[in-house]
Amino acid sequence: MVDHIKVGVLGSGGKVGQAIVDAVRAADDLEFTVGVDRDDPLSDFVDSGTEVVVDFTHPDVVMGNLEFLIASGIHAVVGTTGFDDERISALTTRLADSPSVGVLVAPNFAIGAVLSMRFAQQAAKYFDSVEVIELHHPQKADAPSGTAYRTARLIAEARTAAGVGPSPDATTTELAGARGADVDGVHVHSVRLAGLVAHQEVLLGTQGETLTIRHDSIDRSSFAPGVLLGVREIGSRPGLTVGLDELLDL
Ligand SMILES: NC(=O)C1=CN([C@@H]2O[C@H](COP(=O)(O)OP(=O)(O)OC[C@H]3O[C@@H](n4cnc5c(N)ncnc54)[C@H](OP(=O)(O)O)[C@@H]3O)[C@@H](O)[C@H]2O)C=CC1
Ligand SMILES: O=C(O)C1=N[C@H](C(=O)O)C[C@H](O)C1
Repeated sequence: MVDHIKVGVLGSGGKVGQAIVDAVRAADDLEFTVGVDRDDPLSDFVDSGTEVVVDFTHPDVVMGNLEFLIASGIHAVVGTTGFDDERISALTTRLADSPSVGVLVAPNFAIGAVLSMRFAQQAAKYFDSVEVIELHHPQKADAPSGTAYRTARLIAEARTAAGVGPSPDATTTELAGARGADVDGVHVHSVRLAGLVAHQEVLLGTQGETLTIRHDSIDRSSFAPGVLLGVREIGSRPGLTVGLDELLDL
């Protein structure tokens, strides 16, 4: 008999949380235990014997959630954004005290988004200019998106490693915000538009040519296969894993 992994969802009533609950319920090898939202106690996960919790909540609460889960010996697969260097470092330190627990943090669980980040990283050193445009639904809490933030950092790292200088830009006067946010020297522009889900373009340009790497999540079910892969893997990956690419054969 196959042992089902017992899976709970934090933020189960949210836009992505609902899609993840549906996906867990539909998977033959997983058992959905409990959904926890803002007013529910985190102890529901302990009481239900949950082994892995998927978190799609809010950047303001995710670190507190993780503290509870790690202290309770529950693995976590985290889609919630807001993981800067400080948070990654704090999480690494915290997990050192609970060596049997695994946490996966990924800014984007859609396979196309993961590939587009990798392609942008590969292309970055061959072009004079690169900018990132992310486009999302207007309910999104954070800007820039976690995906755009990581994409820009990967691009910046690749260009630095290759000895490529900053993108040329002769702008001397500008309205505040007109050139977007500066993430390690890469300009990132955030669009919020009714009707959108989650989209990103990396624009690269050099002499006589441009390359656009675009990804579109047109439905939140796009995040489910990556999340379920994380759920199946995280029990055998103690410590912190950052990025779904770590679990893929890219
Ligand atoms: N990594 C990835 O692939 C993806 C990441 N995301 C990220 O996931 C996060 C959630 O996105 P989305 O689903 O669109 O957002 P929603 O606002 O639709 O959902 C968040 C849910 O979390 C709930 N919540 C808020 N605070 C708590 C808390 N303290 N405890 C438990 N539940 C809480 C909210 O409740 P209430 O409504 O009452 O506030 C809501 O139901 C964002 O950070 C987003 O950027 C999104 C898509 C893909
Ligand atoms: O809030 C969203 O919707 C999304 N958030 C993640 C991000 O900030 O990158 C992933 C995806 O873009 C959808």
